[in-house]
Amino acid sequence: MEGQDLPYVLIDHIGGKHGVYEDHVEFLEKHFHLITMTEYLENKKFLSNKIRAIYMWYHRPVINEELLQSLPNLKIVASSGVGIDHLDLKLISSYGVKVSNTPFVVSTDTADLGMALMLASSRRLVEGYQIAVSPDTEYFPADWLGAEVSGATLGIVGMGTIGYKVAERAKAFEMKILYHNRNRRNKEEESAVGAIYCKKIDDLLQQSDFVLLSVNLTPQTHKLIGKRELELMKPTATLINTSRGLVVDQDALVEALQNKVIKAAALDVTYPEPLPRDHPLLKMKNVIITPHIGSATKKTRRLMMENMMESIQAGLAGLPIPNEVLL
Ligand SMILES: O=CC(=O)O
Repeated sequence: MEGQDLPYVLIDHIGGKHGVYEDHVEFLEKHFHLITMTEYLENKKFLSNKIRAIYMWYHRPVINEELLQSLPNLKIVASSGVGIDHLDLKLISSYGVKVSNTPFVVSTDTADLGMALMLASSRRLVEGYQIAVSPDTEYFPADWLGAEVSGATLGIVGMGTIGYKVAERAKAFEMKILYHNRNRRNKEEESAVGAIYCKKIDDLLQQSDFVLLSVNLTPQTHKLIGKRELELMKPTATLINTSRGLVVDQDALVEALQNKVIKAAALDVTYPEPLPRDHPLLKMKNVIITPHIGSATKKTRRLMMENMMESIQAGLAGLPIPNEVLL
């Protein structure tokens, strides 16, 4: 396709904190005429009829009614990652616009991170590192005993693609695996990883040494883990969250950690992100926090970009859209 015939695709911006990665731009520009939000706003009259797709990299640009109204030829919003809680699907589809995400390419890395958080928390890696690099060269290993992962019971809340990959990894650690999900997995899938279904989340919470959250954020999962659920957990248990901060009632979590209702937490997600610097979770030795890095590897981010490109191309050609998000 000639440069001027390439479809116009709106992005937020390139580079910096939340922009489209600079090293993805060359590839994208082979297929699309990229228009940044600033360019769009400066030349709205000319561009609004031309833009046919939005490439939404990590929730940007924000899509609201005003933007949708101003883009009469918009056909598709390709959103990066798996979560879609930042999108008003009803609103977007009321404009006849389709939506896609990239669920399958992020699952391996996110499952790996879940395991990393579980191991780091149980074996106190962050505290251990701080001791190892501190000026005090006297180690007292008896003060740094952790809890074993191998052989422990892992409760996975949300057995989608990510949850299942966590189970595959946990099987190699000889863990007992419980799971809770809206729909039960079939017998073959359960026995391949040795996972036991808990119809009631309470059963899983009561029995698990590690509870790992891998659910989408929806009205049903909003603050799914609150005071009551934390109180059901063992006092020796650890909560791991790789989904969305709002799946947990964070104030209740702080209280539970302070009062030793549960032992520890390992969180890749919080609300807000990042937390204010004086937030109590940042001061607790039994809490590990990472900056929402579930899918943050070079390869996966590249695959996400390629997925998004393919979805836009399919959407504009009127073909079935890979990873279309249906209402
Ligand atoms: O948070 C990351 C994702 O939704 O993939």
